[in-house]
Parts: sequence; C-alpha cells; structure tokens
Amino acid sequence: MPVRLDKAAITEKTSTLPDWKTDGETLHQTKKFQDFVEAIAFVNKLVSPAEAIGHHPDISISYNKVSITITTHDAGGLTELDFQLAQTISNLV
Ligand SMILES: C[C@H](O)[C@H](O)[C@H]1CNC2=NC(N)=NC(=O)C2=N1
Repeated sequence: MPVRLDKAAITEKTSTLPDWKTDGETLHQTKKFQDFVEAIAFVNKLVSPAEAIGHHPDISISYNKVSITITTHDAGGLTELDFQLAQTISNLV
C-alpha cells in the first residue's frame, strides 16, 4: 500500500510540477484543446502510461477541456504514485 505524503512533502513535490495545483489531497490540472477530437486524442495518449504505472487519473471531458484529478484512492490521499503520474502526464507532448 503506497504511503500518504505529509504536507511538507506535498508542497515540495507540487513545486516541481508547475502545471499542477493541489486541492486538499488531490492534484489537479485542466487542459484546453483546439476541439473535442484533440481533447480525446490527449486522453488516449495517457492511457498507456497510466496502465504502465498501474495508477489512474480521474478525468472529466467537456468539449475541448480535459480536467484531470489525481489522488491515490487506496491510500485516501496523495502518495508518490500521484506525483509520478502527474509528471508523466506533463511530459506527454
Ligand atoms: C488493483 C489496482 O492496481 C488498484 O486498484 C489501483 C488502480 N489504479 C489506481 N489509481 C489511483 N489513482 N488510485 C488507486 O488507488 C489505484 N489503485
């Protein structure tokens, strides 16, 4: 079971992810695309990396906006896996 991070670790790790915000025990980012097709193409891109890590984002799609929320459901809060997944998503072109 991944271990929940304390506030200091969360703050420190979030500072390394400029395109993500913390909201309580979640990491959050909203990305805006040209249109619905581009939004879905982006979501499809993150499937394999999420599967490879065995860790999955919560995703909400509204036309060309993709809202991504990451937390470790099994631990009830933020763990190292969340920051690993967020960095992986940030690295997607
Ligand atoms: C069995 C499976 O590995 C677990 O249920 C994984 C799947 N993906 C997951 N993703 C996230 N975000 N949190 C989890 O606790 C989690 N658990």
